Amino acid sequence: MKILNVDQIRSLDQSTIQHEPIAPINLMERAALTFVDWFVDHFPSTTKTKIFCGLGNNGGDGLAIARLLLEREYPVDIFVVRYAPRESDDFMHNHRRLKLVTERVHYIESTTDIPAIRHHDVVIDAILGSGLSRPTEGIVSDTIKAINRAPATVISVDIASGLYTDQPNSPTDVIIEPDYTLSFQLPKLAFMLPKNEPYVGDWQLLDIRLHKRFIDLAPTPYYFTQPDEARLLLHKRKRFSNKGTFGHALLLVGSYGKIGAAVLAARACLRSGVGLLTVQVPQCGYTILQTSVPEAMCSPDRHQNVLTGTAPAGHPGNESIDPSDYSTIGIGPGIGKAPETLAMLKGLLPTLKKPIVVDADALNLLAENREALANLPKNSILTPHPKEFERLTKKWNDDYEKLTILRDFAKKYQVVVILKGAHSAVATPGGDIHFNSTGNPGLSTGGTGDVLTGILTALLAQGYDPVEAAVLGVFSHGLAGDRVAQQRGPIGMTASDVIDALRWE
Ligand SMILES: NC(=O)C1=CN([C@@H]2O[C@H](COP(=O)(O)OP(=O)(O)OC[C@H]3O[C@@H](n4cnc5c(N)ncnc54)[C@H](OP(=O)(O)O)[C@@H]3O)[C@@H](O)[C@H]2O)[C@@H](O)CC1
Ligand SMILES: Nc1ncnc2c1ncn2[C@@H]1O[C@H](COP(=O)(O)OP(=O)(O)O)[C@@H](O)[C@H]1O
Ligand SMILES: [K+]
Repeated sequence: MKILNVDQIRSLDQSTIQHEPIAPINLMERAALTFVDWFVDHFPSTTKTKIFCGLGNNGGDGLAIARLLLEREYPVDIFVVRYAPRESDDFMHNHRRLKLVTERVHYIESTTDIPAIRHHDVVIDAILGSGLSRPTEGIVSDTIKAINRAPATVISVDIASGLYTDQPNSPTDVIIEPDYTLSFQLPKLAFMLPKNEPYVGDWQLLDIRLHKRFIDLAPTPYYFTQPDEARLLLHKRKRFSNKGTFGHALLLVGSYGKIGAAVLAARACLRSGVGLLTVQVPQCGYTILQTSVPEAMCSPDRHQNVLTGTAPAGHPGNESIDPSDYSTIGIGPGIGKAPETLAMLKGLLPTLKKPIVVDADALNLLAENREALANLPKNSILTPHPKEFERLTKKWNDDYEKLTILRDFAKKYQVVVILKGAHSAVATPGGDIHFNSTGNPGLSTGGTGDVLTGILTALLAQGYDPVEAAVLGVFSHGLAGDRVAQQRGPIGMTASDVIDALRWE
């Protein structure tokens, strides 16, 4: 699913009006009806509802919603925030219609007009929508502050009043803090960004049948992965396949005290369909790995406690890793930052001809030795969390600048970067960003990143295109986390639970 910018959203509105064709006021009515359908499903008709409307089309939506809720016998009071001398045409049309059916339209011109909002009230915020062009001030910001102070449930129409759709707000901006945002048709870029969490709440999309062809043709670097899109990426297995068909992966993982990371990555790799798996761990991890992941071959490192990429003397393996033996390599979970490990990483990268997966301390080593970044095989997948990404690049002032840094980095090094977190962002070498739609805060626990590395390594080994592997991998990882949360709640989820919940269908 595409994420469009505010100008494109405006043009999409116009394109729908022109091509469907549909009168603007009827499109507003459709949007309001869709909102009301959701509202009726979630709140009983006894709900005391206060609708705050601005003077643009977001306010027009609010007025239409008010009329439709009154028809359904909800006790509704309407408050129009009169901050400007001019209203939009569709606002005026809906204002006239509403005045025909109720006396309960109030006007807020000064703070004394702002009503008391009580605990059991539900507030619908239709003050400002995607037409926001400057920070809120005066009576608009006073009303927003009063709503935010109130103990009521708050639902924003389309987007919280005061929140920009696709540009940074300043920390001093006054913005509605809703419990829910019900947004029309497509997600807004603002919803994907961590700093905006208080201004988005639980967000959902309302399908108001905007012009599909316009959306299909609209250029954008931003996408939001839908379940059907992820499912299409899955490779089907042929009846006459064998384990050689699904690749041989090598994981370079673990160090003394962190063999658990190796075990998690290995188990996730096997649960994600790899044909054969070899795991190289320091000797201290050999018995642990062979016992807990018997399906994997284990190649002990020459070193007792840290990875050096060489086998012990007399061991029937190679003296050092031969990348051509493997379909891909996953490196990083639990490896630490010993000088011997850095030497291995620096020596290994220039010998690689195929994309690999790079995570955790392998990323931290690269951050401390940035000249080595140039040796990453093209289309490799890097999986930093925000702190690791900051070490690799630089500090950002806001989430939008972070997206720019992310896209520039992926393009410069021609790699796929998964910036992990809620709505993990997959940046492609071409400069696009795919935001993930699955996952929950239960995943914020040690080891879930190691699981992701195992998944991605398995997908690359099976021949998935790296961008597709990244998009599908983060989607399936998050979905597994959602399954666990559904079964036993998000608190206390473990990385092992996530592995057990992985499904590839
Ligand atoms: N997209 C779609 O397909 C559909 C969209 N629909 C709905 O339309 C909404 C967008 O409507 P909209 O363009 O009228 O914008 P909205 O925010 O209501 O008001 C803009 C007005 O406010 C003013 N203004 C701006 N900032 C301000 C501030 N800080 N403080 C005070 N005033 C401020 C601004 O002034 P200006 O910038 O022109 O000076 C302008 O006059 C959208 O969110 C959705 O709800 C649905 O009905 C149907 C399908
Ligand atoms: N709040 C959240 N919502 C969705 N996914 C999350 C959230 N917090 C963490 N995750 C996911 O969990 C994983 C954590 O990875 P990471 O930080 O590397 O953990 P570790 O290093 O302990 O394995 C990432 O895939 C991330 O996207
Ligand atoms: K709003």
